[in-house]
Amino acid sequence: MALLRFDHVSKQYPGGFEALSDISFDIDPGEMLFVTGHSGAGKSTLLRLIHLSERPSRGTVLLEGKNLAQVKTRRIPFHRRRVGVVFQDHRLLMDRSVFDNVALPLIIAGVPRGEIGKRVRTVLDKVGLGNREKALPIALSSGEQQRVGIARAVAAQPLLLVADEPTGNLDPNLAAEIMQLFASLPAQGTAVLIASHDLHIVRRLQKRVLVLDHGRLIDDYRPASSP
Ligand SMILES: Nc1ncnc2c1ncn2[C@@H]1O[C@H](COP(=O)(O)OP(=O)(O)OP(=O)(O)O)[C@@H](O)[C@H]1O
Repeated sequence: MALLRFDHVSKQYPGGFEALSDISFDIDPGEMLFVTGHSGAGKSTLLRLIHLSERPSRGTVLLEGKNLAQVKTRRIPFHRRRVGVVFQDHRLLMDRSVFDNVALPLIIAGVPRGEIGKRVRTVLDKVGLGNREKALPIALSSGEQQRVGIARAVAAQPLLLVADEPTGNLDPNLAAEIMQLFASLPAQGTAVLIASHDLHIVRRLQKRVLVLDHGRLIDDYRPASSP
């Protein structure tokens, strides 16, 4: 069964503008892929329908066969244990330590206290910040802050991680490093969908690419080496 399915999904924003038109595709468990397209093509909108910041106007989005329309607004924090989100601007709490930033969603999600410390330290080690858990985000570089954002999303052990332009503010070397971090997640069972308009990065990773153009899915490209 597909992990995620878009079935003839359209999204109109208030005012009537159609940001996505009749989109259908599947994502397999543990798959890594990109969604690309010009500014305004609908990339962020597509991700918002997955992490439930927006709802479709027509069609259905299914996670493990279950229609996301059935997820009530008050259950969205629980949905985000299964679907993690990484934003370009990190959205870290600047007055809380690195440890607290990663731990907070786990506390909200009701993960037992005893497990939280272990999980936070494991993911911070994974993103190379095991020695910075007491630091405030302000003391970290932009790339390090982005890694905290990724650690925070990964700590909940999501089935799917969606990332919106996660390397947009980073220099090319750091961007490549962050992409390698994403590329390591499928081996641990997390599928990854990254919105990016940076074709250089997208091509280099040789993964499946969904191409949006004015809200339409115009290509679903799979390189020969991609699973
Ligand atoms: N809340 C909103 N209300 C009305 N229109 C919106 C809203 N959010 C996005 N749009 C419009 O929907 C279209 C798609 O926007 P979206 O942010 O999904 O594109 P994008 O491909 O992510 O663009 P970018 O690369 O510039 O971030 C745009 O024309 C945008 O102006």
